Amino acid sequence: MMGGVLFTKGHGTGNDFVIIADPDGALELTPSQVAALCDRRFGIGGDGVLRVVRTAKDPDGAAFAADAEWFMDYRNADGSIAEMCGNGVRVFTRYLISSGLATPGPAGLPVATRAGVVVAVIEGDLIRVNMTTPRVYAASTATTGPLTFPGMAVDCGNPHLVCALHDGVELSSLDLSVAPDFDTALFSRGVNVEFTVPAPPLDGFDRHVAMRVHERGSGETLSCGSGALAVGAVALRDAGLTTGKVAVELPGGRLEVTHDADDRWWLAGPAVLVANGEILD
Ligand SMILES: N[C@@H](CCC[C@H](N)C(=O)O)C(=O)O
Repeated sequence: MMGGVLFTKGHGTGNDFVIIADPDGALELTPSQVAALCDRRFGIGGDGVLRVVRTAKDPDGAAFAADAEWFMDYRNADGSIAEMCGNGVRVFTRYLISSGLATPGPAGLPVATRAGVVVAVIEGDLIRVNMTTPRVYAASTATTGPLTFPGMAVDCGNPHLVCALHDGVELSSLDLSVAPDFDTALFSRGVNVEFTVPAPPLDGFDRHVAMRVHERGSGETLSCGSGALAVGAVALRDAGLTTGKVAVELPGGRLEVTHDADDRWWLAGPAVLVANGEILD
């Protein structure tokens, strides 16, 4: 089926991906192939697949060909397509550079996604990405088990619902093995749901927040970059800050969200490649 195809495994704060280079867009990657690759017992295992394809060689990437050479074709673990993956962009960038497919320019490396072109800047172990602007646009709720939490809908290119826990409910007490219920009229394409609690003040940051996430198409993951961006946007908005820096603690590590004076939104965190291999069948 995919025998002979080479892959790389990588992660960003524990949000892990199977990376497949398909520079000329020759692979027909079906949802069931993606689900098989991401299966943690019968496959390689991952929260998603990053297909590395030239913008000009992919129907969804072609519109961005003038601004970026490479298109991140991101798929969730269940085979569904998503518009954006913040951790994925960093891992994708790390892969492009380490495989010699791209070299960042002085302003960074542009990467096309279904949500638009973002620019990644390499800073040693960290990669900082100038993301598309998050839009906080509606109040809603999420229900997990017996508990319902109010939240804010945030569009980061992909859909998010950021819910603050209340009444002393602890993050660790949530059962996110089951997808939270949400307003399917508001989120007709599904939603990634972030649950947050404040964390102790941290030097160098305007806000410090801990979160867990249930991702559309992948279930609970150790980290979600676009989710952290959504959480950062809500934290700054709730604090009445038009610029600022938010540290977001996730089960897989820390991500940093910055809204700068030039109205750019940055997501920064590690991106690690862990293995190369070959698919056998
Ligand atoms: N983990 C990602 C988000 C991946 C896509 C998401 N599950 C969706 O369907 O929108 C991230 O780091 O942003």
